[in-house]
Amino acid sequence: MSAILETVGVNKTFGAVTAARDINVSVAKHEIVGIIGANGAGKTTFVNMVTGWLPPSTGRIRFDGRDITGLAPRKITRLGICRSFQVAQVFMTATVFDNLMIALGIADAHGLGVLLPLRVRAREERADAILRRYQMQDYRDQPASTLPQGIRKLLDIAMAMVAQPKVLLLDEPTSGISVEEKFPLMDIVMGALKEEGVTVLFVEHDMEIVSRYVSRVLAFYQGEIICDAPPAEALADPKVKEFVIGDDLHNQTLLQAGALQDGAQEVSDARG
Ligand SMILES: Nc1ncnc2c1ncn2[C@@H]1O[C@H](COP(=O)(O)OP(=O)(O)OP(=O)(O)O)[C@@H](O)[C@H]1O
Repeated sequence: MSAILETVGVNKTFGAVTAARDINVSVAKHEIVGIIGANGAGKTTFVNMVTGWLPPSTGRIRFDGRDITGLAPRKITRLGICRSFQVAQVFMTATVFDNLMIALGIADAHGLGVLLPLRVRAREERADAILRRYQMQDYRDQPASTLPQGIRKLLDIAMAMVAQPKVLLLDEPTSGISVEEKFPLMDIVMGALKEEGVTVLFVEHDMEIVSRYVSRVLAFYQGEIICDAPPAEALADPKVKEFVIGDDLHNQTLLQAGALQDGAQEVSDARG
């Protein structure tokens, strides 16, 4: 499979701090990649560099056959890399439907994807189709401020997808979501993203989510990638156990109970 996103020898320093050290990653189209690491490991720096929020100190970043190193975030978004943040970036007083209409209007104005020739009626139809794909029809006319946290996240991700990006970066899609909500939410998100055929990279601290939904794990520690492997392998890696999973008591308990290896093994088996 051809690479859609590639980083070559990427480094980032902030004064004496090295936040990214020799990052070499090649992501194929349609991969679902989990980015893990303890606090301060360099995950956000990596995401910021790929999305143009931070220029690398050295190294190159390529997207879809083009060098995007140092391009402005807006330019990178227009080329087809979108991102969604840990805290949902929605218009709180607007309804779910109107939030989508605003996002579609912005995408139209910027000439993103195939949306340019669409007029309002067509835009409304598209907004309703998005509501169905992300299973938010019941919330259509509700202001975003009144939504359950999980639905607000769904809306945020759906809005990021309006521009029909080729690559989507998500920052902890399940943070702030209850244990009961997290799997149903991720089933909807991942089902919809798979239908859209987008390549996904997401930062995640919850190893149950990682083991269930990703095809590949990038584990960061002190600015370096210490493991790049399928989830079953990555979550069993001694360095990952020591420097990533060992950092989180909840994950450690799951690991000891065998839940992570089992979950990761199931994912790995299912993917052959
Ligand atoms: N703008 C900045 N100025 C100075 N140091 C920074 C800056 N941004 C990040 N760092 C440092 O770079 C290192 C990596 O930080 P980064 O935010 O990428 O980690 P992270 O893995 O995303 O952590 P978290 O899970 O807490 O968000 C840390 O030591 C951090 O303090």
